[in-house]
Amino acid sequence: MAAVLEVKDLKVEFPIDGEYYSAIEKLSFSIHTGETLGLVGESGCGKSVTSLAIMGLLHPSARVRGQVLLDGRNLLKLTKSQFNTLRGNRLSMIFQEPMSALNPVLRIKDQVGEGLMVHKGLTKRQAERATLDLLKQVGLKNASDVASAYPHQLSGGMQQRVMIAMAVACNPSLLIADEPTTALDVTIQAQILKLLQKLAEEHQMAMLFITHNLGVVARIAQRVAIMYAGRIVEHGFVRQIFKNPCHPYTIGLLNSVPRIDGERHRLESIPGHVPSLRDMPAGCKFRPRCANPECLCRDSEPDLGEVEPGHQCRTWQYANTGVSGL
Ligand SMILES: Nc1ncnc2c1ncn2[C@@H]1O[C@H](COP(=O)(O)OP(=O)(O)OP(=O)(O)O)[C@@H](O)[C@H]1O
Repeated sequence: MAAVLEVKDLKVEFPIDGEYYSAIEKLSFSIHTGETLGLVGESGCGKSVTSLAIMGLLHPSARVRGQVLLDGRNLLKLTKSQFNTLRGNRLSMIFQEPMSALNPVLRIKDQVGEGLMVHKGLTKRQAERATLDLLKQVGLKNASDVASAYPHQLSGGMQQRVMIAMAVACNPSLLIADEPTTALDVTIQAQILKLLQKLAEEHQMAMLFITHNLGVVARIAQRVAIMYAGRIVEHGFVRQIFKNPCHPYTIGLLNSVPRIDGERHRLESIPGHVPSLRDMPAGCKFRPRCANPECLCRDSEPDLGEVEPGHQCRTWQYANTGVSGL
C-alpha cells in the first residue's frame, strides 16, 4: 500500500534567548492510505509541534530539517501560497476546541461552503447543497437548521461534527486530528471516534490521531507511535504495544490508562515531568524518570531497534538490531 505521509528524520528547533533548542529530533514515521496512526505522549512531548510542522504552521523563527512527504511531495519545500492551496484540500486538521477554529460571526453553511467554493470551484448554490450532504454525513440529522445556525448555537459535539465536515469536505489525503475528543463528554467522545473511523474508511484517508490517552488510541488506530521529549521511543501495531510494551515510558503510560473491563486497579502516574527544551538530560531523555536507569543510558541515547517485525523500541536492549522501516 502507498504511503500517503512520510516523515523522514524531522528536526525542529526553536530559538530561546538567542540559542536554538531542539523540540523534535530524528522523527520518522509513515501513514498509508486508509490507515490511522496514533501519536501519543504527555503534554510537552512534541505532538503539536509535529502536527504544526506537517501543516506548515510553525512560527517562521523555527528551524526545520528533514523531509515531510505528502503523496511524495516534500512539504518543507513549498511556498506559502502552495501550502495555502494544500491546506483544507489535500491536508486537513481538526482541533481539540472546535469553537476556536470556527468563525463566530459566520453561519455554518458559509464556513463549510467557503472551502468547497475555493478548493472545488463550486458555485454558492452547489456549495450549499454539498454542505447539507456533508452535515448529514457527519451525523447531524437536522442539517438545514445546523447550516443556518451560528457556532455558539450548537453544542460542543455538534461543533466538532461541523469541524469534521469541513475537514473532509475536499477528500483530503491526510487528516490530522489533534485531541479532537478531549473537550467532549464521554458518550459524545465515543460517537466522534466512531464517526472519524467511519469517514477514514469511507474516504480511504490517512489519519494522524494525536492524543495523550492510549485508551483512545486502542479504539481508533491500527498503529501507534509513543513520543517522549520530541523522539519516538516506541512504535508498533496497537496489539503489539498493548501486549508487549518494551519502553519504560510506554509501560508508564499504559499503567495510567483506566481499565474499561470493570476490574478495579490503582492508576499510577509516571513520577517527574517531561523536560523542557533547555533542560534536556544527556543520554536517554527518559532516564531521570526511569525506574531502572541503565548505566549506558547516562552517556548516549539508544537508536530505535527492532523488537519484532513492525515493532520498534528506543532502549539499549534493542538498539543494535536495526530498523526495517517505519
Ligand atoms: N514556539 C515555541 N518556542 C519555543 N518552544 C516551543 C515552541 N512551541 C513548542 N515549544 C516547546 O516544544 C516542546 C513540545 O511542545 P508541544 O506543544 O509540541 O507538546 P505537546 O506534546 O503537543 O503538548 P500538549 O499536549 O500540551 O499540546 C515543549 O517543550 C514546548 O514548550
